[in-house]
This record gives sequence, structure tokens and C-alpha cells, in this order.
Amino acid sequence: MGASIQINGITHQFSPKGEVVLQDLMMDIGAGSNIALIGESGCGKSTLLHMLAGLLIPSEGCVKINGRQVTRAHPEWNMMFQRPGLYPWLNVRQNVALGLQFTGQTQNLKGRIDEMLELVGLRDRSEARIQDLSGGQQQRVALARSLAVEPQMILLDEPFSALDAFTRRNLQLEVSSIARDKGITLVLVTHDIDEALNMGERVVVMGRNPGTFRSIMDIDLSFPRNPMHPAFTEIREDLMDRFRASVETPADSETTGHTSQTPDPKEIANG
Ligand SMILES: Nc1ncnc2c1ncn2[C@@H]1O[C@H](COP(=O)(O)OP(=O)(O)OP(=O)(O)O)[C@@H](O)[C@H]1O
Repeated sequence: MGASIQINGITHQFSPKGEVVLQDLMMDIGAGSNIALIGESGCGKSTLLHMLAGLLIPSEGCVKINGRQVTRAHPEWNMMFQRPGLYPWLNVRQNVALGLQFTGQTQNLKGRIDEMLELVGLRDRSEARIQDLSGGQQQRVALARSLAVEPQMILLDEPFSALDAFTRRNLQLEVSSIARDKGITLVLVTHDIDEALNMGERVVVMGRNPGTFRSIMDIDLSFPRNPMHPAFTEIREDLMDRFRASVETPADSETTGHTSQTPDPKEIANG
């Protein structure tokens, strides 16, 4: 079961007299939903993600996961970064085992690892050395390690940005499909509008100085999504306009609260 997330009036400064990095953020994220955060560099996406992970406590307001205030990190709230963070002196299987060992879930360890490697398409590389894998395969190992502990929530901080376009798209589709199948709540930070649209049931556009939610858009397209489909293209254009507006219009010249707009329901064909 995925975690429900409540972002409850978050304002943040890294130091008492420093700039206000995030201001008055409010949002509820339903259990099992997939959210993408996009916005100009420096608008506070990673800062917010760290707060959801319990790695950073906001100066004002709080994050609640399943109704409880977050005060520290938790093994069921998994974070994946641009670099997969694997240990090169351990093989694939040993890397995947780490989360399970760390959380004491060592019953049927081999079976569980095999299941995860099957899920991410790496069953035949279980004994391989990390440095012998491609970047995409390494991210798959990191994903298998994250999924092995049956997380309630996965937080992704531009995890595919170093990958080639083909691998990147495959992983976007696979990760969002696995998260939906398993009911895991997924929050993705990205600079890439297509990535946000490939994965997000909701896309949140943030503005900077200070970081606010400028636009919240529910994306009513079925999965897997096809970037060539006219409905996808139309929503991409709309999202780009919102992104542009978030860069061009300073936050303090408009209401900093969030707006919500749901596009007309559009079914998208696969292929
Ligand atoms: N530990 C820190 N101490 C002081 N300021 C920080 C710290 N971490 C981030 N900042 C500042 O907070 C602001 C938001 O940073 P953050 O990394 O969250 O933005 P971002 O939207 O994720 O950017 P990018 O897209 O470039 O990764 C920036 O101005 C950054 O310089």
C-alpha cells in the first residue's frame, strides 16, 4: 500500500537570515499516486524532495506521511538519485540485497532478490560486477534494491537524466508501471517535460524566488503514454506555457497559492 503525503504549509530558509527557498507549499498526494515536479533550476524541487524523505526538516510547516509528521528518514520511503549509488566491490545480487539486509528482512533472501531482478529485467546479470553494467542497467539495479524492501513511496531526483533517450524512455515507462501495479506512491523531480508527462498522473510546476507551486495539472491520459499522440502534444504545449510563465512571472507578482486545472479527459492510444 502506498503512502499518502501531506505537504502542510511548508516555508523554508536554510539559515535564519537567508533567502526564503520555499514558501507556503500546500498539497495532498494520494496513496499510490504518481506526481512529477518540474520547475526552473533552483526553485527548490530537490529541497522539497529531501523533506518528503525526512532528510531535511522545514523551517515552518511539516510533511505528514500517512497522517504522521515526518521527523526523520524511513526505510520504506526510498530515494533514487541521478547516480545509482551502488557499491562497485559488490556484485549485482549483493547490491540488491543491501536494503533487505539493512532492514533485517533476510528471510528467503535469494528468492526475493531473484524476483526483483526478474522485475527489472536483470535476472541473467545477477552475478555481474557493477562496473560491467551500462548506466541504464545500473539504475535498474538501484531500482531493484529500492523495490525489494516493498517501499510505500519512491522519491526520484532526476534518476534518468544521465541516460540515453531510448533507455531513459524505457525506464520511465517501466518504473511508472511498476509503481502503479504495486500501488507505490511516486514523486519524481525532473527538468524534462516529456518525462513528467510519461510518468506523472499529476504534474506540478514550481516557480522560484521563492519556490512556490505555480500550477498543478492533472494529466488525464492513459498509460503507457505516447509522446507522438496529438493529445500528449496538446498537453505538452499547455505545460510548456505554464513552465514559461513560471520562469517569466516573478512569484511575488501573483498569488503564490496553487491553481488547479484538469484538461478534458483524452484517451491516448498506445502506438
Ligand atoms: N544546503 C543548502 N544550504 C543553503 N542553500 C541551499 C542548500 N541546498 C540548496 N540551497 C539553495 O536552495 C535553492 C533551491 O535548491 P534546490 O537544489 O532545491 O533546487 P532545484 O529546483 O532542485 O534545482 P536543480 O533543478 O538545479 O537541481 C537554491 O537557491 C540553492 O542554492
